[in-house]
Amino acid sequence: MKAIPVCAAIIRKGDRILVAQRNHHDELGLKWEFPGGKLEPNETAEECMVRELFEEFGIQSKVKGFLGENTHDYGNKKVCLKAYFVEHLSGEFQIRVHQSVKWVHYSELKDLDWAPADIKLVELLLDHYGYRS
Ligand SMILES: Nc1nc2c([nH]c(=O)n2[C@H]2C[C@H](O)[C@@H](COP(=O)(O)OP(=O)(O)OP(=O)(O)O)O2)c(=O)[nH]1
Repeated sequence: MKAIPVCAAIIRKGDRILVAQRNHHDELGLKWEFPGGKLEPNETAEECMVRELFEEFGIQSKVKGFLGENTHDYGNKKVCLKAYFVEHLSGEFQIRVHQSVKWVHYSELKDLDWAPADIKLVELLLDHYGYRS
């Protein structure tokens, strides 16, 4: 099974990271994720990130770097989740598709009920910032 490429944004404010809860109507409903979505044909990961963050929150943003990726087999589909560091440039966050969003301190990231594909990325992120719980 070919993995579907999905871009996920890591947006930091001080010691907190923006996390989003998937809508209860959607697959993986109420699980926490990094905002983003599927790469469209002929789109770069950077374009995908900027587009998704505008669709989901109405904000302007810029990709600053790449954290890493994790491929996860959900059984019915395989997802290759690629995490990018993204800077929020302008615009107030409007919650357009998610159930809710919140800014979570590094020390509390591991306590969330994550979409399974995200767990390894959260570990990678904590390593990246040198945060040990
Ligand atoms: N955006 C995002 N998706 C994730 C994460 N972790 C994870 O397993 N996924 C999965 C859920 C979905 O199967 C897929 C992304 O699909 P999506 O429904 O959010 O993206 P989309 O808006 O482009 O999709 P669509 O409804 O237009 O088909 O990746 C994550 O951290 N962020």
